[in-house]
Amino acid sequence: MIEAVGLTKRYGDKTAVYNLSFQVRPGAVTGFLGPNGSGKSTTMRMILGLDNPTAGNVTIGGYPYRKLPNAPRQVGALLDAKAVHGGRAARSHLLSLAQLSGIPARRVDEVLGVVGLQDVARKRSKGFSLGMGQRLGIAAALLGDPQVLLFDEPVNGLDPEGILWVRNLMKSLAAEGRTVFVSSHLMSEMALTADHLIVIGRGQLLADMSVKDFIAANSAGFARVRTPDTEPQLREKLAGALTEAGGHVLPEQDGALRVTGLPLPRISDIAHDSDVRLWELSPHQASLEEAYMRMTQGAVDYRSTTDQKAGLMQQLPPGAQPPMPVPGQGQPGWYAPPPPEQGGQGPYGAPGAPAATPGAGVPNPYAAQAPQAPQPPAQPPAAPPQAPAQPPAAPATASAPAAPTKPEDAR
Ligand SMILES: Nc1ncnc2c1ncn2[C@@H]1O[C@H](COP(=O)(O)OP(=O)(O)OP(=O)(O)O)[C@@H](O)[C@H]1O
Repeated sequence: MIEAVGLTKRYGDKTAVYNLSFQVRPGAVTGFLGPNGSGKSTTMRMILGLDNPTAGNVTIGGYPYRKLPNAPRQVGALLDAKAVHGGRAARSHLLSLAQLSGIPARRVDEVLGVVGLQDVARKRSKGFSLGMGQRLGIAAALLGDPQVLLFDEPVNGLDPEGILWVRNLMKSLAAEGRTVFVSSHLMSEMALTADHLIVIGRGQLLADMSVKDFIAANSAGFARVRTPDTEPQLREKLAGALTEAGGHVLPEQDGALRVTGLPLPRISDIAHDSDVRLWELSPHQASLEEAYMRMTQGAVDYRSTTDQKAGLMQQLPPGAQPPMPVPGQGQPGWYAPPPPEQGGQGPYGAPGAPAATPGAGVPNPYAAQAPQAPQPPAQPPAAPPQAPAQPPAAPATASAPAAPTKPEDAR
């Protein structure tokens, strides 16, 4: 088991990780999610003893990594697949790691087979594709047949077949009773791979719960309502009536309305009473990806501006409605459920408060810096404003770590 208690890391005046406490248990894949720069890699480096916490501590099986007896046999890690001597053949690279840790040479051939690199084992890794490099990094992590495995973005650069392979590998390692901790930006992939989730934003815990509970707590149902395209005034009339009845109404990009807080029969009755014909009234479930986006939107460090494509905009056909900016995001086409205080609790209502987490009570030192989405104007602007949260020049990738991050260095 991995256990972090009050883990904090500061680089100068930059707080990368703040007061993070969680446990990663054996027998399950635990997904470690967060936007770019949220502190995932920093946390993994502290788990592996490659960075010292400013405060708090983290242990594996009760020991800090550096005090772990025979660490390379107990913990395997993929942190940076590119951190390999490119002039060395894949097999030589693994052999040198094996020799350093007293692992027999036959294990090298075993792991080359597991990751599917046996045919290129004698080729230099500098000729490897991104996906092959990831496989080599995963082979290095598996070398000591460890009980605890950490993977930082293992599907990076993999094709769909490779992604499926990693997914199945993680699951089978967990099914063997191992502790598997996998970081990713991709909620959709984690929803398929992980049993449990730890979600961080700006270095702090946002959620620590099973994927099932995360879905139940954060994935809201909603109704899609569509009025005749030919009569745009009916859409506005219905939106007003639904809002008056306590519903929360958001525009969909195709001109439909997304309604939360009112059950379908009630929406139908309100439309009937308002003398508005409907072309569509259907139940929907917001995706987990949307729920994750909503949960982390205040904790995103790097946000792109909307590409206005001003010269490329086509004229709307007569009668068609332009997409309206969505409250809370200011960008058309973004469909996260509304914030809890705005949504209702009915069958199509938004969920309650974001699920309670062990770190939920900790004040967010970054809260004041979180970007505030612009409120939509009464009339939709031709090009909704979207201020960047950070200067666009800011890199989306982590700074080079002070400590080595090669898989072999983790051992
Ligand atoms: N050695 C360092 N010196 C200074 N700042 C650092 C260092 N390492 C990380 N940081 C900063 O700490 C924050 C967290 O970075 P980290 O790489 O842990 O995030 P991440 O969640 O892994 O991001 P990504 O998903 O983009 O890899 C970032 O703002 C990053 O710039």
